[in-house]
Amino acid sequence: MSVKIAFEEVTQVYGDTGKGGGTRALEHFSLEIAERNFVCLLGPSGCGKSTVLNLAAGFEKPSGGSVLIDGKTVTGPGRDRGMVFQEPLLLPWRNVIENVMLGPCLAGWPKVEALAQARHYLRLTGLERFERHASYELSGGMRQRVALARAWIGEPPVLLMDEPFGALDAQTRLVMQELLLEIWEQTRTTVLFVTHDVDEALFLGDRVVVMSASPGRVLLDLAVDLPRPRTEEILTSPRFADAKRRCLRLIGEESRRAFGHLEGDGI
Ligand SMILES: Nc1ncnc2c1ncn2[C@@H]1O[C@H](COP(=O)(O)OP(=O)(O)OP(=O)(O)O)[C@@H](O)[C@H]1O
Repeated sequence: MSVKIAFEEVTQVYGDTGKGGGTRALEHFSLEIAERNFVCLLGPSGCGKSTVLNLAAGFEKPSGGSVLIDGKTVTGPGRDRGMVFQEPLLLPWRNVIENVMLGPCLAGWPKVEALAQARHYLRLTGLERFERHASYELSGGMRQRVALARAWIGEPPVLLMDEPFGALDAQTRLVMQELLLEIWEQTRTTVLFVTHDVDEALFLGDRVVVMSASPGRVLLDLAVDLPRPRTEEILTSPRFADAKRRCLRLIGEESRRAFGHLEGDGI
């Protein structure tokens, strides 16, 4: 399978870089993601997970190294990459279907086509009965389902997800994970998914990549050897427990290292 997203020796430094200053968010960060793969990114807080996504989205340019999509350097945002954030960021003055149709309408799609495609994704996300509802009439999980439909409507070959279920309660979260996998099985979009939650990463991913404490680089790249379609029972399987233990141990060590580093700095 061809490489869809590649990070080659990426360094990202924020702030005043003179005299070695600034914040080194990423250093020697290298990662290749094959087309149609679902890769989850885990790591201690502040290790640079969102920075990785922002670079792939083209919101930022790397200080060093390269970020490539289909072998071409990313120079800015593009319709080939959809993004889902922790907050659904819906426009409150537009109803559900108008929010989902926003991208296609801005891109000049014929209205009938945009409407048909929006209805298709509202059906897949179980929101067909709510298309005329205002966003304040929806629960957090429903709002995030609208955000998923909005990201998917243009059928971008790459989906970048930054803790999209982080604000949801555990039960809603599991339902959303199952829904995401169900749609992904049909679309086979290449997904890069950031999360703090090891269970979530292992439940969703073909691979789980664990990052080091800041400056972030790849510490572990684990192929998730669990059958698909994934069901709730997988969460209690011995293979799942083994992989979870490995990831947790590494993240724990890195988090303690990051904390020790801060203490050393007198913080
Ligand atoms: N625009 C920015 N300007 C300055 N510093 C930044 C900027 N964006 C990120 N950083 C810094 O870069 C480092 C990595 O941040 P990033 O948000 O990518 O980490 P993260 O792993 O996503 O964090 P968390 O898990 O807590 O959301 C942090 O030290 C952060 O303060």
